[in-house]
Amino acid sequence: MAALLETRGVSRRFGGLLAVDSVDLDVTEGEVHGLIGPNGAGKTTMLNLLSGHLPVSTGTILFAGADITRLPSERRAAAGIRRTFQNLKLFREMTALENVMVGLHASTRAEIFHALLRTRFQKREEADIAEKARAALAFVGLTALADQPAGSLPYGHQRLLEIARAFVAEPRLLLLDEPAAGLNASESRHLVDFIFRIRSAGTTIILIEHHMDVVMPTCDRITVLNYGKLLARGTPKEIRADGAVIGAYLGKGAVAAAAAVRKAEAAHAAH
Ligand SMILES: Nc1ncnc2c1ncn2[C@@H]1O[C@H](COP(=O)(O)OP(=O)(O)OP(=O)(O)O)[C@@H](O)[C@H]1O
Repeated sequence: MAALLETRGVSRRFGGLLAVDSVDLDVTEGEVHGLIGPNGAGKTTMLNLLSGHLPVSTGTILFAGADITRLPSERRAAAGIRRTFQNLKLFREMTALENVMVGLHASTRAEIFHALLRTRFQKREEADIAEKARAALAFVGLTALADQPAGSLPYGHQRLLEIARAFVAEPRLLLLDEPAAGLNASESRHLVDFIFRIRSAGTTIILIEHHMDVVMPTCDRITVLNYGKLLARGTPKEIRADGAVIGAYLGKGAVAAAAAVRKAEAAHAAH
């Protein structure tokens, strides 16, 4: 399969700190690609560079063969790159359904504002949008909560809602920033299943996550960052066995990660 996203020598400096240091990332179309590493390794900064929420200091980003390094985030969203945020960015007073509809209307704050104002016309289009949004809510199992204000939903449901909002536009590339943060064990299992289903729908995913029980079963390949630099890349099995990764990150969790990889292999075999 061809590379959908490539970065070449991408760096981001904050004053004296090189948060992302000359990283080459290759993400193949159709895969779930994990981006892991210790706290402060530069994962979220890298995601911000990919989505256009931060400009690179140096380097190049190619998406589907086109140079998107200087495109603003809304143009990248229009090109098929959608994301979620570590700290949820839902409209708390709007219903779950309305939040997902926003994902179809718009990708920028200005567009969202415009979208909120134009709800009294283009009724047919609105009906189509509502139907798609309902399908996305059903996809994450939130149909029963469609008319509840987003802010009133349990935290785990809010996380799923944010993913539904990013996914509803059928992006080519979905960037998930710590989607399992704050989820309980059963919600995490639901998330794993959901990631498999998004992948089956043809969407490529970059997944930042600390929970190895989510990363190991879902990822086809993993890139590991440490102090902003690329530390390792490979399949979950290779990453689990990589001495540098174990030393820098997996540490004591490596045993648990190994068990997760075995489960991953079984899950991949089943899909
Ligand atoms: N806007 C900013 N200004 C200054 N420094 C920043 C900024 N954003 C991130 N950093 C610094 O860049 C480094 C990388 O941060 P980043 O959030 O990308 O790491 P991370 O791997 O996502 O960490 P975590 O797993 O804790 O979310 C950290 O040292 C952080 O303090």
